Amino acid sequence: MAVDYSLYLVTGRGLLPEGKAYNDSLREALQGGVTVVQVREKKSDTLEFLQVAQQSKDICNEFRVPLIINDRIDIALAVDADGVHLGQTDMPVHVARKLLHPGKIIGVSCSNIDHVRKAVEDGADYVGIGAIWTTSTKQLTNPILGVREIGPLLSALDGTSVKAVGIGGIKSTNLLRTLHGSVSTTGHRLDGVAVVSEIVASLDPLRSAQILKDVYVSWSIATNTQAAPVIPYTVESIRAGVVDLMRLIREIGPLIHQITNVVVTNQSANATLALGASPIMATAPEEMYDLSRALSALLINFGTVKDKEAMLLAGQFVNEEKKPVIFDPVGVGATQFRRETAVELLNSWQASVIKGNAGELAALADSEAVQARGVDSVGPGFADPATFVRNLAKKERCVIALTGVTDWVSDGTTVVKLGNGHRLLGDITGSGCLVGTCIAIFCAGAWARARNEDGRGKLVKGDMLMGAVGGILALTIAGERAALRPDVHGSGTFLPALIDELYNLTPETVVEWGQLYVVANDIAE
Ligand SMILES: Cc1ncc(COP(=O)(O)OP(=O)(O)O)c(N)n1
Ligand SMILES: Cc1nc(C(=O)O)sc1CCOP(=O)(O)O
Repeated sequence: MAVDYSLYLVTGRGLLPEGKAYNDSLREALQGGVTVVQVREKKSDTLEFLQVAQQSKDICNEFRVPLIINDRIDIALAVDADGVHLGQTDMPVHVARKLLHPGKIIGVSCSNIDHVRKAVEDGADYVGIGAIWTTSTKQLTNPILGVREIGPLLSALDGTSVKAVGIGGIKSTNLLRTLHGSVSTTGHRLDGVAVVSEIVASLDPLRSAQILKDVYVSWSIATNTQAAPVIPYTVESIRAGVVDLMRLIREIGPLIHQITNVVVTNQSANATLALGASPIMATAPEEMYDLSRALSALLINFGTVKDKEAMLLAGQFVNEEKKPVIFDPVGVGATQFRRETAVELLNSWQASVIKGNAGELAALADSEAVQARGVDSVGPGFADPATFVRNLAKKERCVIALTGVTDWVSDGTTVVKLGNGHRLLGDITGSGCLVGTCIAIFCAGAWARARNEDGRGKLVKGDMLMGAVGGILALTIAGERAALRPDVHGSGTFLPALIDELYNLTPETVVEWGQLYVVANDIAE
């Protein structure tokens, strides 16, 4: 039986709003687009479970939607359910398979890759992977996985016909993030999402189901690459795109919200003004919502790792707005605290661009290939930076900008190499942070260019690769030009000259000076 797992309702009668009858809630949820129902009765005795299962079966039959029973093979047999869902300590799959009639569905809960591999070996039809987010519906016995841990589990299903749904804390507010962030590096996606409270606890389950279904369907359509062939980037198309963004930024003066470190706050704000944008360096959690509605891009730079609450909230609100979130995990490899904070932030919101030096990005990728000392990268960098950025972009599901003597940008498909810059940029503090600011400004332009497009199914509007390339070119070209000035005698005079050169930078200069190469539009594995 071909099952549509896209919106999988797990029941929970204890969560029904006061006065809402179970049967009505279930029927409304099905009207709203639920595609599979699992009856989960953790507190009922057998007779009560049987009655609820029978009522549910009758209602599901009306909608031709499959009914699954949680844990209990006997109940599934008694009501001729379409299948069972088994936990890790429930009846083994091969025993359940013997007891059930042929063709029945067996689902298995999985919270790690070994569970998934075993479920495949045992012949499960689908796996329920969780918990992805925190949930108050169930006392969890395993740690919360987080969105970024789902991809590796999905990869274990490559080449099999076993389907996968995500479960745990899935809401309309985090569904798009869940779907986008869980795609594996091999492109394996969730086949659906299983929810309890978002539908069951709703006074209007029809509407709640509809909203979830709409997000799922929009995402499926927006990310169906076969539907719209992707036009490959060329040097010319990137140059034209960067020029367009630069003009737009000067025309509209986008607001760039920067939660950054104390070392660079002032120079970042000045660089923002110099490029024609408008800075706001706010850090109070209470103002993150309002700012997310007003800004055109958010930069989160955790150089002094403060303001975590603001960083968590700001990114989530900006994701909701489909605006760019630029993450600069300064010195992420330096301490355990920084590593944990980066994971927490990246699990809370989807970055549009992650920018870092080789040491920082190696730490983020758990790679030993490059070492770091504090906030600086040590040694010559990656042996194959193009493959590194492209793989990390696939893993983190965003654009990666690797900065250094040569800069590399990838969206997971295209890799762009950038050759501008000057050694004096390494002699002032925070030049890397300024790159982050410039990327945020150009991403704001990219968002503004696309803001009226239909963003349904997308986590961010606009071309973030173009934004990252534009930001790097602007700062590195300005750096080259500042270093050539007769009034620059060292790092002290270089910094104000750099701001001047950003201020005077023209699109024509960027075209003339930009050293830009499209290294690959898809590197083979
Ligand atoms: C779709 C789906 N995935 C996971 C679970 C959890 O099942 P289990 O581990 O058996 O825990 P209980 O639900 O029995 O508490 C599920 N029910 N459905
Ligand atoms: C039943 C269940 N199983 C989970 C797992 O992680 O295996 S989480 C969960 C409860 C999910 O409820 P809600 O959608 O309200 O967060």
